[in-house]
Amino acid sequence: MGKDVIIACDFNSSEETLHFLEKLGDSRPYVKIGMELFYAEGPDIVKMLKMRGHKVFLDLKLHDIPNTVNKAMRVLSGLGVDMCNVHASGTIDMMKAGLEGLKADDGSRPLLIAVTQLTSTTQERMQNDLMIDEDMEKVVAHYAYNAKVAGLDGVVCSPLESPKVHGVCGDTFLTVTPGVRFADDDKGDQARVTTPAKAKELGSDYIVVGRSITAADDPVKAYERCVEEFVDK
Ligand SMILES: O=C(O)c1cc(=O)[nH]c(=O)n1[C@@H]1O[C@H](COP(=O)(O)O)[C@@H](O)[C@H]1O
Repeated sequence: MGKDVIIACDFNSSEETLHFLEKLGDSRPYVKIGMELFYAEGPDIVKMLKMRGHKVFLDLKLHDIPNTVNKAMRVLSGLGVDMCNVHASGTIDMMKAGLEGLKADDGSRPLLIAVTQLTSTTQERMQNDLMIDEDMEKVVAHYAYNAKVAGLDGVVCSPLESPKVHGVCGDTFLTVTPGVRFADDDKGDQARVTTPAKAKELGSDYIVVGRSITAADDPVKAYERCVEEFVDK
C-alpha cells in the first residue's frame, strides 16, 4: 500500500473546510474528519467530501462496551468512509465487535485502526494519570498486537513507534501516524513528534497532519512539503 499524507480538517463548519480545501485547487488529498467537524456538521460533511472525490478517514475514536461500538459502527459503515477508528484500550472484544459492525452484507468494509496511546501523552503522564508503568513503546506495541489479534488493519501511533509496531505486527499492519511537525514548527499539545521525512524513514504508512498545514502561512506549500518529504516518488 502506498504512503499518503492525510490532512486533519479540524474545522468547525463545512464552509471553513471547503474554504481551506479550495486553496488546494484540483488536488483531492486524503482528509480526516474529526470530532469537531463531525459533531458540527454530521454525516453530510462525509457525503460532501466523498462526492468531491476525497478519501475520508472518519476519526471518532469509539470507546464503549462491545455492543454499543458494534451498533455505532453499523451506522458509520453506511457513510462510505475509507478508514475509521476505535481506542485499543477498549479491549480486544470491543475491537472485534466494531470490526463486525463495519462489514457490509457483501463483506466489504472500510479500514479499521485502533488508537494506541494518544500522541499528546508523555511517558510521565501515562504513568501518573493512567497508572501504566511500562515503557511507552512497549505499551504501544502491546495495544497494536491486541488490535492485530482482533483482526484490525493497523493502529494510530507516533511515527517514532512505527518500527516497533511493524516489528511486532508485521510490515503490512498499518501505522497511521499523527504527531507530525516540521522541524521549525510549534509542537502545541503534541508530545511524541517528528518530521514527515523522519516518519518516512521510520516506515510510517500514513502521516496525519493538521496544524502544520492548516495553520501555515501558506497551507498549499506546507501540504506539498509534506508530500515531498513523505510520499515515494
Ligand atoms: O486518531 C487521531 O487521528 C489522533 C490520534 C493521536 O494519538 N493523536 C492525534 O493527534 N490524532 C489526531 O491527529 C490530528 C493531529 O493534528 P495536529 O496536531 O494539528 O497535526 C488531530 O486531529 C488529532 O485528533
